[in-house]
Amino acid sequence: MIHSRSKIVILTGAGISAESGIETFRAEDGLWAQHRVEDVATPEGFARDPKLVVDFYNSRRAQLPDVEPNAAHRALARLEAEHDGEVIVITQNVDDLHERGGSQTVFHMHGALKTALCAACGHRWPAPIVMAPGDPCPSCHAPAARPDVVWFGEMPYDMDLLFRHLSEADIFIAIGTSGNVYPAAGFVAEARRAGAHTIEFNLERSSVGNHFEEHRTGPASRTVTDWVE
Ligand SMILES: CC(C)NC(=O)[C@H](Cc1c[nH]c2ccccc12)NC(=O)[C@H](CCCC/N=C(/NCCC(=O)O)S[C@H]1O[C@H](COP(=O)(O)OP(=O)(O)OC[C@H]2O[C@@H](n3cnc4c(N)ncnc43)[C@H](O)[C@@H]2O)[C@@H](O)[C@H]1O)NC(=O)OCc1ccccc1
Repeated sequence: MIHSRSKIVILTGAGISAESGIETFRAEDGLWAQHRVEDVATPEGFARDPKLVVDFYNSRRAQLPDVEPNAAHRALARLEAEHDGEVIVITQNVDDLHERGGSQTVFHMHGALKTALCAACGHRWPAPIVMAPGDPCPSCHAPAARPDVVWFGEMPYDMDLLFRHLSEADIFIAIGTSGNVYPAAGFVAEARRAGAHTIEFNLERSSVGNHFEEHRTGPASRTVTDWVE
């Protein structure tokens, strides 16, 4: 299936970071069990209570120094280093574990905790550990700092580029994602349309599991490492 110059496009979700100690969203004690999505991950929630939202992301950003990339992150970095063809990681995760695991080509389609975004001019800068609502933008000085994450109802980042990569994929794999959030959940169908071979890595079948030709069931740290070896 994998010939030396295959283009491999990889979509990851919260499940790839679970074994590093970062909660997933839909687990019993997951993030969405502790917080109402509407309150912390929508533009309306931010307008209603910016402090609640900024503190939600401050707490997740403060956790990053206490967690490490796991074997699945490192295996993807090895694949990118050793494979002759293109290896593209598209992540829904806002953590920095792919980069710390050694991956070079990573698209954060839902944003990143480590950067701040100016809602007025679009400027980005390294996020302070503790961001406060109304922090001034270092470029336009407007009091318009916000977390650099894509909230529900907002357009994910780099969509045109991502659809191009999907249309060129020879192999499409999804790791640790439940397939409930769009447009990411629709990527497997896009890749299949382009003729890619599709593999799902998860503890269980996702909501779009029937779109995948192959399933590798188990913890990503083992299944991804075995697949890359
Ligand atoms: C809930 C859902 C119904 N709603 C949506 O999808 C909405 C609306 C919508 C759009 N199109 C639709 C079509 C149909 C229905 C609804 C929609 N989508 C949007 O609003 C998106 C924006 C969505 C982004 C929201 N922001 C996030 N994150 C950033 C913030 C933050 O992080 O706080 S979403 C956030 O939740 C999602 C969580 O999902 P997962 O990562 O999969 O995590 P989950 O916990 O669910 O699952 C973990 C999985 O791992 C597995 N696992 C666990 N441990 C392991 C392990 N150890 N090993 C392996 N696997 C493991 C588990 O079994 C499980 O399967 C991720 O995307 C994550 O980024 N914007 C948009 O559509 O704009 C317009 C548009 C339209 C077309 C084209 C372009 C634009």
